[in-house]
Amino acid sequence: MLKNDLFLRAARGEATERTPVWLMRQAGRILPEYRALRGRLSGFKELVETPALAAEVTIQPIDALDVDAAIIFSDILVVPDAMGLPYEMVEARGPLFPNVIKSAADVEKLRIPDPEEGLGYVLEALRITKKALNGRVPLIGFAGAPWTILAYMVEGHGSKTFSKARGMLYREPALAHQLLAKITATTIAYLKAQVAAGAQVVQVFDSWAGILPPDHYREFSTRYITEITEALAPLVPVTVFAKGAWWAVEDFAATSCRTIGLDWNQDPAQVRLQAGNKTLQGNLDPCALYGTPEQVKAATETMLRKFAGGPHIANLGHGVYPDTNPDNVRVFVDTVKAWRG
Ligand SMILES: Cc1c2[nH]c(c1CCC(=O)O)Cc1[nH]c(c(CCC(=O)O)c1C)Cc1[nH]c(c(CCC(=O)O)c1C)Cc1[nH]c(c(C)c1CCC(=O)O)C2
Repeated sequence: MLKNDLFLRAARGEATERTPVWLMRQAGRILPEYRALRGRLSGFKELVETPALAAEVTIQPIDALDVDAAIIFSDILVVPDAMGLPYEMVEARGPLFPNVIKSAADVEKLRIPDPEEGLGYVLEALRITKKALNGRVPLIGFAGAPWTILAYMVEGHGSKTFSKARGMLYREPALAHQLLAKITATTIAYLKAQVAAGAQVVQVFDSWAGILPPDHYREFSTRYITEITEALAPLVPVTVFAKGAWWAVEDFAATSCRTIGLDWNQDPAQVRLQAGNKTLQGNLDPCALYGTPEQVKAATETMLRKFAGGPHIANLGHGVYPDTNPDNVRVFVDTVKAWRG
């Protein structure tokens, strides 16, 4: 039994007494208790791959920020790792893949792992977290969208342009589809296993959606996200967050996803008109949290007003930036909680 099920009800499209609130990347470097724990370990991967520690870090923002949902502490890059393409997390630089996908033979070699074997550590972290939460708030599972995962597997690291990955879509579309199909199959099995392990909502992150032209996006991303939502929607509400893909809202509205995430470039009122009865999530600019507490409160209220007229889950328009003052995050959370729109 959940003591606070506001987020889950909003994610199902049901009416709630107030707007629920959580933040993408709430479990992480904004919290001193995260940095303290992280500092004692060999690296990011040790934290991700040690279920008891991942569970501890998942619960930190519930205690520190009093948000209405927990998101399991992990990374989208555990999926390529389990498929046979390991990543490293380089301090202050970000992810790096020592090997990348270049050819049909490389795609051929990738596994579609049994989630309990290849990703058992995430599932165990979910089970521990679920138990430790003891019904305080719902638990969110997640995965990257196949396009964003392909982008890292082909590029090998973060990039402004992801030109190798985007180049593949033009040069070798059939190979890209083979890779996307394998990632999709892995992701569906993985998300289903997350639900079996305790995830009550799942979110698909398409962080690099906005760098594709809309036609390519439909061909190489929406298609696979739709497969994932069709497979998961009978089990739990599904949220799709495709950063920068303002032109994809109507396509997502036609899928069985329940919630559409907005980045800060999108206009909630306009998305409301395009999104039918979907729940909307977002979309305060993460930089709004650099203001004074009064400015944070005003910006949050302005944002809340724009989402009037349908179910809303308050969040930022992308992950919280690591140098954000947690006190301002509290102002954001408390402002949402006090709001009666
Ligand atoms: C693109 C992407 C990644 N990972 C993720 C995405 C999609 C969301 C988005 O667009 O931000 C998803 C993610 N990564 C992490 C979470 C944890 C749960 C939460 O949201 O609180 C989630 C949901 C932890 C993390 N993932 C990472 C950290 C920081 C590393 C550290 O603590 O050492 C954390 C807390 C590392 C990471 N992981 C990734 C990058 C590019 C980086 C380096 C940049 C950075 O440092 O933020 C890949």
